[in-house]
Amino acid sequence: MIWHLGVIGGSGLAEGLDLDDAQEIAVSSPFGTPSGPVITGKIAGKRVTFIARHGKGHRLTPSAVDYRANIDVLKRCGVTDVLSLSAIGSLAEDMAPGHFVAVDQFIDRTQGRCGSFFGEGLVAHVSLADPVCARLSKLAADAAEASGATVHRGGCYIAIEGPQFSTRAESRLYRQWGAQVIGMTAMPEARLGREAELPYAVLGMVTDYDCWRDGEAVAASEVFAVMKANAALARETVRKLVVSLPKKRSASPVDTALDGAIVTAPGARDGNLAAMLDAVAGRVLR
Ligand SMILES: CSC[C@H]1O[C@H](OP(=O)(O)O)[C@H](O)[C@@H]1O
Ligand SMILES: Nc1ncnc2[nH]cnc12
Repeated sequence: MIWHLGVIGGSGLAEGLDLDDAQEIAVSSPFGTPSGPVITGKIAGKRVTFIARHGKGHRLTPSAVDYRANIDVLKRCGVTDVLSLSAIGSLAEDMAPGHFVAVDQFIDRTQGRCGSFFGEGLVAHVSLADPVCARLSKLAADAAEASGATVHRGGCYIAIEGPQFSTRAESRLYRQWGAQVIGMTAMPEARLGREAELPYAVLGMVTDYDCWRDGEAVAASEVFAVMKANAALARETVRKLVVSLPKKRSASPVDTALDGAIVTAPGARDGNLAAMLDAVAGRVLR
């Protein structure tokens, strides 16, 4: 198998990546409408496909993003791995604004989002014990470092529903829970990536200290200002990451995440849902 990196660009990264032969492609999903145009192109001859998470001009709130449609269209495009670039708040003194964090764990406090491709008539339970692909995360961290970023390897990300930022009491509680960074989007994206058998990693860019420090409070304008200052570094990181990929992609354990995960007996399966899952779960449903 060869590498085909999917990149989901978050706040401040809606403009996309520097791709050779970039073109917009029409891909639709039975799960809904992706956030915006799907742009595919190449870096150093290797295919990369990009979606802006909040759409062109940042139209979508974190709650309104159709995470299933985004992951499903990336899968349909033949993406093999997904890197999320996200703005994050820091809940840890040493993770300062401007730093990058290669996230490795999540606490999910989102509410009411569609967190699974599966459902009534086709039930699946995948493992999320290690929700991030260690290989992709390391490659991304190495590339960020090589681009000049200060990188923290590992960090627990708490996903909140938003769109409001947290209260001070919440921010302090999340620190007690062991969360080190905070955002509004990596869940259910990470869950869905796993169900779609796509190794997933989050490279978070710290934009603020949230509001746990005395007297400080985050503002959206601050997040965008830091992201604007870091956008070139993020693009260079993706370029270096893709350049560093070996020609051939060896197997990842996530490639077979659905093995043994579907528990609904063949005779009890919902045919319509099975048809919608042709890209996500076709490997095991065919
Ligand atoms: C614009 S401030 C809050 C916003 O920024 C982050 O977005 P993303 O993860 O897509 O970079 C955060 O999760 C919120 O959605
Ligand atoms: N403090 C914060 N809380 C939630 N999402 C964020 N994205 C960037 N900073 C954030």
